Amino acid sequence: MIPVRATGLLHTFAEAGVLAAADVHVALRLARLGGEADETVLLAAALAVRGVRTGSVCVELATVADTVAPADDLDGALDGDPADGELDGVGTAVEVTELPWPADWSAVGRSPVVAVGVDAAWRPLRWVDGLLYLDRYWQQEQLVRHELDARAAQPPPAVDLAPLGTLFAEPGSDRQRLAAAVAAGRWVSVITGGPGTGKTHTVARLLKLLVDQPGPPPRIALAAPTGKAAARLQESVRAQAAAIGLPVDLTASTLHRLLGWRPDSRSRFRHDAADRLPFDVVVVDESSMVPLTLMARLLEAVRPSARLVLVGDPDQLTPVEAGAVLSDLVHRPPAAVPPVPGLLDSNVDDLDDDERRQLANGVVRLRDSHRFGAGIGALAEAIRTGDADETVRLLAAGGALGRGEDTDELEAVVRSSGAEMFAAAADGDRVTALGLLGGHRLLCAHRQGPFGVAAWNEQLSRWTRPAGGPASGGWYPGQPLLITANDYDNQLFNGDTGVVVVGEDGLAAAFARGPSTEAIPLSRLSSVTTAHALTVHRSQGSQYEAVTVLLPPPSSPLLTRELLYTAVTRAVHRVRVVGSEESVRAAVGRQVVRASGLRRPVGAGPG
Ligand SMILES: Nc1ncnc2c1ncn2[C@@H]1O[C@H](COP(=O)(O)OP(=O)(O)OP(=O)(O)O)[C@@H](O)[C@H]1O
Repeated sequence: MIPVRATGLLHTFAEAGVLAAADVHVALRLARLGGEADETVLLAAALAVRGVRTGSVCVELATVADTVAPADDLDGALDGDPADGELDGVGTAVEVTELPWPADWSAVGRSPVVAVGVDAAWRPLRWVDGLLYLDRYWQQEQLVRHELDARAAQPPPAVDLAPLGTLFAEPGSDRQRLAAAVAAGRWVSVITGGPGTGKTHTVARLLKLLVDQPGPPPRIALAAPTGKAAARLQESVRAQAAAIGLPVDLTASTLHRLLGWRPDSRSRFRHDAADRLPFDVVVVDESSMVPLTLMARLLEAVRPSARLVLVGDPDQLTPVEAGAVLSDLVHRPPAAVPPVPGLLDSNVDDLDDDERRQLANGVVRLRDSHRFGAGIGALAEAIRTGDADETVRLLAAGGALGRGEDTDELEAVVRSSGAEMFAAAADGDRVTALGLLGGHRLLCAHRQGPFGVAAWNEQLSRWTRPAGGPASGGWYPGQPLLITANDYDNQLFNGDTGVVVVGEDGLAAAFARGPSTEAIPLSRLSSVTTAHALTVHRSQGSQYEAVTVLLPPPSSPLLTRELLYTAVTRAVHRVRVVGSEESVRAAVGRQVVRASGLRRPVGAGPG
């Protein structure tokens, strides 16, 4: 849909599918309010709006022509309103590089709607070092930068690291020990690593170290961006607690709940710079899912004298909202502040140059997976490092990995796990049925279309639905469920999964509640869908025994390295890719590009 009032460059770029209606509307409104009519400036403004819509906090005007792809729009739409047809508004007739891109953007620097450089007074847009921001995102990025730099400049917290030797005594724990030492010895630290590399193991021992220091025990907050991830963090920390003598009553909450969700605002919270969080240690898991706005709110709410430990895997898919802060923090230029003295003596001699630089910013990457087999670990590493040949070779080698273009194996797996699930659900055995949810999952890049979740959920339902059709209202025993919006009445959260079971009064939805289960009448659920298949975005933070990844054709812009990495690392024992070798190569070769100023030295000059 091309906005009616768009003319000139805006019209051309909207027609080509680069700009959506919303981008054009915001640019036109800014221009009207600021008295701007220059077409180049209008296009730049619309591209900045587009940037935010597709996950970037800013747009680099000099390179935008090479990095923009019309169908990028699909990415932002992944888990949005299902009414967003995936190809809505996307024209493909015109090659993006053939569009009339301005060769000279200097009009932007003279515009009354653009503040140029770091110190210029407020205007709706800001141009710094060639990056054009909507001012709100510039302010948030500056806040994150200032909060991080101010904390790095404070004298480090005093801590006795000696107990780390006992806490990390197992051979091969050197990096974990280093990560705990860095997190204990700095106000802000980042512990990264793929699934099963011991991030939670390290956090639990870090907490034990801090709890045992002289003085009153620290007040600890554990949080994650989603309810599901918070529940998993709490479960894993508690599972470790008894063995190392940590208090077993530690609870984890969502970041929104930690910060104090306010019904009157989506982006403001009860706790902020004026009313900081009352904690001495704040651990945030699955930080790769935290967008810039939420990270800014978190940093201003955490007391400067509290340790903030960000935990996550920066190689996973970036948040749907703007800003991939975890990945930016890992790639930030090293701080002038040296790492805490003595930390490098801890026998970690295999850090490469990049890792040593990152250490100066409090970043430690854990490498060895303690969870899944060597096959999946090697595959994840090949994808992460962009080695397409090795990825293809590993997928062809058999064993725990496989690739093919037919869906015969998928059908066999789904039919047999569906039968097991049906038997448990028909028996009203909630525990077994919920346990089986962790068995096999189909993961798709798209929501709609022939490679999308919607169509494949239908197909998998046909394979698993008991003969004779659905028992009642479309529901059937063993049907896996996904909650798609927070439901405070039922204490269910976006992303929670459950299963339809036979209950005392007919069919009900069973959900895990910590170690126990609860059955909720299906009529009480409003935002719920079938979950045989999930988008890879949705699967973040979950693990399954076996995963089938359905890849779209190589031309799909959703096919990225981050997508494939996230998908295969959801599996513990077995990964099967359904798709062509070309699709695998296209995915490994294409990285998500998210523009951000956090990866550069602080804005020194104007556009
Ligand atoms: N040094 C170690 N020695 C022995 N077992 C370990 C070690 N580190 C981790 N583990 C075990 O490996 C498993 C995975 O660890 P953990 O859950 O901490 O990983 P993670 O990185 O937090 O995973 P995820 O990203 O999936 O949350 C756990 O069972 C943990 O007890």
